[in-house]
Amino acid sequence: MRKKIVAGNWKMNKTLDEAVALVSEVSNMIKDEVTSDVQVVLCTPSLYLTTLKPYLEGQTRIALGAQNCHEKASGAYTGEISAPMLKSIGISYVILGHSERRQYFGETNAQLAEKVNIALANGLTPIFCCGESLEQRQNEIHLDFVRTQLTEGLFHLSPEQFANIVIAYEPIWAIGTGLTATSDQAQEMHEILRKHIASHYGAEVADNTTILYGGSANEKNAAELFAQPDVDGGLIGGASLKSREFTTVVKANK
Ligand SMILES: O=C[C@H](O)COP(=O)(O)O
Repeated sequence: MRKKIVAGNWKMNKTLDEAVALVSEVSNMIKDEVTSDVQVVLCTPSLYLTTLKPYLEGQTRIALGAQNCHEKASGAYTGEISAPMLKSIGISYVILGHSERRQYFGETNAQLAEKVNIALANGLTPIFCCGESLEQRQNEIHLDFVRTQLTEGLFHLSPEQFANIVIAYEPIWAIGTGLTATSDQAQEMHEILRKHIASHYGAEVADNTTILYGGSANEKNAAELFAQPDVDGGLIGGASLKSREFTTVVKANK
């Protein structure tokens, strides 16, 4: 049985006081209201991870994650954060290949393959993002484009390594735009990705791979998206910045 996950990607938002308040509120709400075995991951700005950790003490359902890491273990890379650093502060997840990183920081599939390697070598679970632009969808090349992102970013891994990967499908045209993929569009792509994984790793690995949907998912549409057979949860941006809305999204992943 694959894991159900709802991850919040806070992106570059919140001051420290706001971050502490949000984590505390989410932690209390999840403790009181969530009975299912859904795994919650809060990908806050890396700067706050160490401070936030004690606020989740004893909270088994919520893990902390980073939003990126560098592909090298250490060295002269001013401003960067490495996988060993994240490991050293007890972080379990890292988002890799978010479309904003690909777009604004020029991250390539080859570079992401290296980031995936170093994340896994340090015991981090990568949340590997993929997704097409509106133009690619309109030109009907979106299926091939997203399949290639997986092939080039992940398919060098052994089946044992791949078992530690979480995929997040995020159509770029749906991110922060209020334009959500319909549940049918999400299901179509998730099913295609699962088949693509099966073609390389076999049906058992594919069946056990958690595939999240991201892109304007919120308290109104989450239940329908998560009800799709190949949608195992969400990577939530804007709606993860408000405790009540985020908890409602988490509760929708039954
Ligand atoms: O990582 C999260 C996604 O980019 C989705 O962001 P959004 O929910 O604000 O559209």
